[in-house]
Amino acid sequence: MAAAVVKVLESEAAVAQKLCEIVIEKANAAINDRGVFVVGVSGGSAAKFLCSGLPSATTDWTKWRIFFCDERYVPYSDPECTYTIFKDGLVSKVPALANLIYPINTDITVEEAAEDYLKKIRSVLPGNDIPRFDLLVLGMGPDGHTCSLFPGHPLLKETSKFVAPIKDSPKPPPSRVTLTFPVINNAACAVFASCGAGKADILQRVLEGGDGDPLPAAMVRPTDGQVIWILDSAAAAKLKNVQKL
Ligand SMILES: O=C1O[C@H](COP(=O)(O)O)[C@@H](O)[C@H](O)[C@H]1O
Repeated sequence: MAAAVVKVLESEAAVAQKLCEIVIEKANAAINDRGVFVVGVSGGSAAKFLCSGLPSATTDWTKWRIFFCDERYVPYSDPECTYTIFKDGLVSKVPALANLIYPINTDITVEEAAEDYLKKIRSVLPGNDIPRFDLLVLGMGPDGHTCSLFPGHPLLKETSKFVAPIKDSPKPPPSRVTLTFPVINNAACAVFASCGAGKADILQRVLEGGDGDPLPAAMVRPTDGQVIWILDSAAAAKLKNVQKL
């Protein structure tokens, strides 16, 4: 397991640009190697960063397969729906992606939606093994959560479900669908983008440790892959020991 790579940049705009550069680099490498790029994307600031830079990128979009690392179980018309954020911010500008982005089904129960989502992932990554994404683009909340995996929640220990429902998310909306750690830690690469002074304390705990159980974002440690953190200087302000590139 490789140590996390931490990149610190001056501004949020620079973080967004670097994130998009890394995603395109990984995409084009995967397409060259295997003819397909399977990526998981997140909501919140990660969605904003990706939609700001990806539409103008040079890549073979027909080879992309886009899933959600987590999704809020809300109608597509709800502004909290991450799928709709990507539909408006990316797919509307890159029509080739229209059928290559995989939303959760909100016409069924959240439990059924999680099972159905694994089937969608299996349609692209077949077999019975743990699905291996080329890249997961992750965010971290100010409590240290990532995907819809929250501190102290039993889902942190989930090993049998690769995609799980959650109905008691401490951050609204309460019902969501999320990848679990077996899948997250089987990815070839996980990249976080975090900005702002509001994340500085929790980043220090995630990246430099502390007392108690590890926070969810600190549990992202792919067994055969890498973790990259892209931070702005405000978010990185309290890091003392981490080597910053
Ligand atoms: O609720 C969520 O929050 C996290 C973190 O969002 P951020 O805006 O603080 O970066 C996000 O990664 C996740 O996808 C989302 O459902």
